[in-house]
Amino acid sequence: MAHSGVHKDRGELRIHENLDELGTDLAEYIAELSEASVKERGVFAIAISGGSLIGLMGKLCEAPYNKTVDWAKWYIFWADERVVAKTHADSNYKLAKDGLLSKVPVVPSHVNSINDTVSAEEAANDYEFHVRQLVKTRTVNVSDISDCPKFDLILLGMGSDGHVASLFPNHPVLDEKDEWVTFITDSPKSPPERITFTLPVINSASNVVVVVTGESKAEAVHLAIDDVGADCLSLPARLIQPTKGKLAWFLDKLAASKLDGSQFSE
Ligand SMILES: O=C(O)[C@H](O)[C@@H](O)[C@H](O)[C@H](O)COP(=O)(O)O
Repeated sequence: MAHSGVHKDRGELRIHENLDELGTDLAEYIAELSEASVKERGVFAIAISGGSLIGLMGKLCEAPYNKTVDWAKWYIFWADERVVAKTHADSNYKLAKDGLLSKVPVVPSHVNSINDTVSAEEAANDYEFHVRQLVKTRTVNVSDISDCPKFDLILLGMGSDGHVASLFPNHPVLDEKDEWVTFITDSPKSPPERITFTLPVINSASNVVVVVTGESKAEAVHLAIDDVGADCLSLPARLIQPTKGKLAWFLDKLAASKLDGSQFSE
């Protein structure tokens, strides 16, 4: 790893020389969390997003992880999903299925995708209801300080505008406090209709990992992590602040190129 350290209040920073190195470290990190969670709770409840993240998780499908990870114990969720048919090129489910889930022995009934036959609003309500059922049975753990689900791991990407999941800058859903899953119909990134976990759910997770690569995101990484004053406090990525869980940033050198190195220790 090119550089790794702990930022004074923005979690762990893992900065990689290139995408290959990042992919190796990410696969190892996820495999370790899976093992710890299966040991402690018997299951691993993981939520993923769309975008380049899925490709960067690719090494999980290769040796040794394809054989060493306890795939049968994985319960897979989406931190956000585009409201399109599961067969559509824009579907985050399809992206994950083609790039990851079809290559490892996950249990099909543990793959918790959205209802793609209803409106965005109904899909969000259905998904929240579904997550609630799984919290009842503790397949998904529950937070000790609120009634929120406590996912073992939530994996996020970040856009160059600082959005995470489908939580976009200045959007009213950033203020959502009651719902676990909500919907938008005006996403600035296509397609417009999406469902998304809300901030209280993301911030209740045991582990949140944000994976960001490329120079076009360097400014947003700087605003999401460094002390840059009040202006950026409402940047969605900056609002990722797990209450009791652990936050880790997986960056490549280009995405990390505008970070103020003085604010974290090796
Ligand atoms: O459905 C989506 O659009 C995603 O979940 C979204 O939050 C994504 O993770 C970021 O936009 C980063 O995407 P890239 O890594 O492809 O830039």
